[in-house]
Amino acid sequence: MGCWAAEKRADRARPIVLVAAAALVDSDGRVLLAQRPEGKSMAGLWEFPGGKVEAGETPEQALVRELKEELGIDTRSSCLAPIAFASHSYDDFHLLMPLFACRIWEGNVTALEGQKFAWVRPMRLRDYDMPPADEPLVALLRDLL
Ligand SMILES: Nc1nc2c([nH]c(=O)n2[C@H]2C[C@H](O)[C@@H](COP(=O)(O)OP(=O)(O)OP(=O)(O)O)O2)c(=O)[nH]1
Repeated sequence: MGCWAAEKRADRARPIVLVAAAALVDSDGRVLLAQRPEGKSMAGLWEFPGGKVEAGETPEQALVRELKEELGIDTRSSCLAPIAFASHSYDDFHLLMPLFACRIWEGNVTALEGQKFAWVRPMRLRDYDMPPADEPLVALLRDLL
């Protein structure tokens, strides 16, 4: 659907949900994707680690917290470089998702919430089914990373 036609669907009021997400990049230039577990919305799709920004948090603080909770790694706001964002209307909310590149962290990536992980070369991101909001980010990452 073209952008003009999509406008008609998008003008319904929906809450904006702010989610901070990370493109963790390892020393080989691969990006971490996590598979959304059964029982969650969009189960089985591959996403960038992250989560909702809570009241009083900056997106960077939320991401530092989420990366610790989900992956068991430590990083810092100053190690998060904003590179892109997604702005996408789902049926019941509008997702606004800044995406930060992160190349420096401490600790080993661990599936603390039972997720599956994949380290993916930017050129291969298309091989993974991702949430619709993420699709425009995939093309950007191939150029940016
Ligand atoms: N972390 C992350 N979330 C994403 C991506 N793409 C995308 O549409 N989302 C959506 C899925 C969720 O609706 C929301 C993230 O919320 P969350 O991680 O804090 O909570 P959740 O998985 O429990 O989501 P939900 O069940 O409440 O929908 O953003 C992505 O690449 N990374």
